[in-house]
Amino acid sequence: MIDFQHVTKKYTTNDKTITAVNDVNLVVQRGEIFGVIGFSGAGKSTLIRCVNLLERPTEGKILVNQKDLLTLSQKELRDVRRKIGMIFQHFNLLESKTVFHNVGFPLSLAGVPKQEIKRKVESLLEFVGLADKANHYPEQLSGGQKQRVGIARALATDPEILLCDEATSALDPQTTSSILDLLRKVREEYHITILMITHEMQVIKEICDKVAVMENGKVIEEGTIFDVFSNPKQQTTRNFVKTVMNDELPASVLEKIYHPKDNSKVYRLIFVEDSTEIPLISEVAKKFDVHTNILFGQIIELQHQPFGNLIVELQGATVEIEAAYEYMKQRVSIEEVKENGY
Ligand SMILES: Nc1ncnc2c1ncn2[C@@H]1O[C@H](COP(=O)(O)OP(=O)(O)OP(=O)(O)O)[C@@H](O)[C@H]1O
Repeated sequence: MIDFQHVTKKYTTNDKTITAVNDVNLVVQRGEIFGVIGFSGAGKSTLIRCVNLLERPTEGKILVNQKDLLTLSQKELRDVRRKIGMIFQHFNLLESKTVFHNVGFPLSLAGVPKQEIKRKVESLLEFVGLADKANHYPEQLSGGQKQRVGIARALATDPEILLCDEATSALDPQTTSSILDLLRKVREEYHITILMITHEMQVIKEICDKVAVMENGKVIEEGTIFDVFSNPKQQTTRNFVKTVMNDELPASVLEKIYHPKDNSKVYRLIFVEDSTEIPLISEVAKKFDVHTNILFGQIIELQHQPFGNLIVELQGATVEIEAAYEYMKQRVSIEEVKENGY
């Protein structure tokens, strides 16, 4: 649906050249919610703005529905752009126009008849839950309501792609959640492909199917949410994952690891998908002559699949601990926790 091929974007100002996006290759499939995360300055905004050619890549290609945007005529580009909606961090509403006219604006520009605009705007306002606010002005709305207007406006031209540029960054967590629910509904009911950029891993975790992590203009890691969260490879990715999954061990647990009892070992068990349903610890306690002591654990849900880890202390004779370890290794990912807690 969206295919970035070796996309590079450089800016030159005062004889200095900045490479904002550096040789990015990404494929966003039809119907996906794809997130791009990175710190400020990583190049996310530049990348997303390339999709509707608000920025023209310096090198590389962007294909939308197999069409190479850089080779299109003005008219063809206008047609493609009509199929790409966009929402923004600061909503970008017209303050002097009512909610109704903000949503209808792209349709008026396209010369759509008034009756048709009325029908369409009313149904979109119904969809985003603002049917009673049609005659309000943006200044009379909360941030979340303004973003709902932004979403309704973006949907007015029946886009196939929705670009979200930090769409929830100005909102509190609860409002963010309700906007993400709405975006999920947009995908389900309108079958729209969503590409979003954000610096919040919580947003990625809640809504995306896939994520790409950007740093210094490059994509340093990408994959499904499950793969990236359960096995982040780059330090920056690990830092982002930590913001939603705190895997640092509490001091009381570290104390046990620093000062282990005789005949005891501490293990980290990583549960993924179906393995979370295995009653592993009670099985181990029954099958082997060991005492099991759960020191720490957390399980979260990623894309409707449980994922978590458990820090367990096994006490007993070395031979029993080793046998229990081998048994667990067949069923979950397991590693001994060393003195530094990792
Ligand atoms: N129009 C421009 N002219 C010159 N440099 C630019 C321009 N737009 C962006 N840059 C530079 O390109 C780099 C990437 O910026 P970009 O806004 O794409 O990053 P970002 O990840 O979206 O960050 P933020 O979340 O802060 O917007 C930065 O160093 C920025 O200063």
